[in-house]
Amino acid sequence: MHKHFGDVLCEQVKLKKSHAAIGLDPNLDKFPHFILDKAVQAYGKNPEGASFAIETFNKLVIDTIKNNVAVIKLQLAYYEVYGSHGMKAFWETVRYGQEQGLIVIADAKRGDIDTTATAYAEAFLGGGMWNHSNQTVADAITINPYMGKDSIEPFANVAWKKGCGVFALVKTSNPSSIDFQDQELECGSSVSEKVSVLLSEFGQRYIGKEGYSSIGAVIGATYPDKLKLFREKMPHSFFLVPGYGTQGGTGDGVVNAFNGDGLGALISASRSIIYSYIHDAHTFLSEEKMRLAIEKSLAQMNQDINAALLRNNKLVHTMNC
Ligand SMILES: O=C(O)c1cc(=O)[nH]c(=O)n1[C@@H]1O[C@H](COP(=O)(O)O)[C@@H](O)[C@H]1O
Repeated sequence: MHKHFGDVLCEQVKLKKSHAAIGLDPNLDKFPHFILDKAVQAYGKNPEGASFAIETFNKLVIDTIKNNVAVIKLQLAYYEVYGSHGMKAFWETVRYGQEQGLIVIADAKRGDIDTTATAYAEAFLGGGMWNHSNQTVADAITINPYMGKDSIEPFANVAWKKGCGVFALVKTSNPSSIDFQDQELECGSSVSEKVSVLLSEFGQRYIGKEGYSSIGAVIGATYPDKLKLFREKMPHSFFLVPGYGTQGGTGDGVVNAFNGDGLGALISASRSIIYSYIHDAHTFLSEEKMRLAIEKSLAQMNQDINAALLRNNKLVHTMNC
């Protein structure tokens, strides 16, 4: 049977009792020395060494978090910076994450039109025409919809065919998102509201049995009032909510991103989880200490979000804090 991204997401979130999406944004400057030393010894200080270090780091993080989270998000820039070696680490991480039962979002923020958009969608979700059917592809992609409807449709089509998802930027977490996204149009609504209406209408075609569309929206955790506004405007859209932790987002602040059913939002954090060991002197950090720090910060994040949902009568009934 054709899998539906929104349904799979709901199922996995309930299973893992976690609304978190952990960002694997590998930055060698922050890696522990026990990983860097091994990489330099084996390959030298070059893109191949970087790729090895990233794969080793990511697999360790995945092994540490896999039982307590449903989703990981890989930001492409951190992999692309090491060229083909970086992309090897990217795809190896996607493969390993899925093998460990995780849903993988390729945070590519792609945006283009027509056949070019289709090619981008195929690159991350489809595998292209001449690829093997067992080629690794991501489960979802982030896109930039600000080129209009024809920049969304090709991604939606490929995603739908493959049972994958799309998260389109609506109101981003960064301070400068006010510059364009909050601008008021003549009709009285903001640019981002206009985008949300388009996405919402578009997403109607792809709603699953849990009531969520495979076309979701990115709304930053740093704007709790906007989360409330867009939740009302987009009841069937799953939100990807980045900006929790390092950027200032909190459990109480993201409650508005959820529907009354206690679902509908994935709260995303990268640095505050995967580099949570940095408070310790990480030069002498052991693998065990690294795992413990990551485990603890994820447990705190899950607890913070679930407790906030419970206070607001929005905790999915199958979940306990
Ligand atoms: O699409 C995203 O994931 C995204 C959208 C947005 O509005 N803000 C935002 O920070 N992100 C991404 O979310 C992650 C945030 O990382 P931390 O601030 O370390 O949790 C990075 O990968 C960003 O590229």
